[in-house]
Amino acid sequence: MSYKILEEYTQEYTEEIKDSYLSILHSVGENPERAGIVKTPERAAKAMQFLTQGYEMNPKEILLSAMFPEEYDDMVIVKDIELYSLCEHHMLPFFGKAHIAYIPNGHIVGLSKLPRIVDVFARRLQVQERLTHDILECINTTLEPKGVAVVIEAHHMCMMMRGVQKQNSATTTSGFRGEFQKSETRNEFLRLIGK
Ligand SMILES: Nc1nc2c(ncn2[C@@H]2O[C@H](COP(=O)(O)OP(=O)(O)OP(=O)(O)O)[C@@H](O)[C@H]2O)c(=O)[nH]1
Ligand SMILES: [Zn+2]
Repeated sequence: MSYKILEEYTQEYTEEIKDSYLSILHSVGENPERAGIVKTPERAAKAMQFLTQGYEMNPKEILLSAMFPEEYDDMVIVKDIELYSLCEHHMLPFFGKAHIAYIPNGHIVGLSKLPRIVDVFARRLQVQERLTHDILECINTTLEPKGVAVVIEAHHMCMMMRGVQKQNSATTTSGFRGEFQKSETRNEFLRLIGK
């Protein structure tokens, strides 16, 4: 299946990324021949392929693979979906939770597919704002629900480990389409996710 978690790595990419990490090890003053890190360029190359596997995946296909006709037309919420992504500015992690809601319009979607598409978009170089809209638009244009809402709360390592070095700040982004543009519906969603 196109959305299977990456278990096999492309030899060509592994070799290419490995060479780049070898060069980074040299540049930071490490000895790449040292026993402890002799395999590090290869490990890091595989880790980087894992963390960016979203480029190879088709999120619309994932949703389309499990859409079922159903008359339920109240709110469906999947909250507290953990996510790990890489900021496109520093290639350092940002991590947190996504909360997704939609109001079906003749079709429901397999619940697991929502966290799956979060992972597809998170496993690319991202900014939190675009990640939020990517998820929102994917659901809106594929499922064509009566409404969709996405809230992401995240911590950015580039603001913690370096730069401004703030340990307790969190960033919240949100997007609302359709029925969620009405304050009553939006407030019900925010109340149900505990905001
Ligand atoms: N809007 C947005 N900004 C982000 C995100 N992730 C990281 N950034 C910011 O991207 C900005 C890049 O700013 P620059 O001034 O070019 O980079 P920098 O000199 O490393 O900035 P500092 O982090 O302030 O040291 C920083 O302000 C980061 O905090 C994100 O998801 N969304
Ligand atoms: Zn950053």
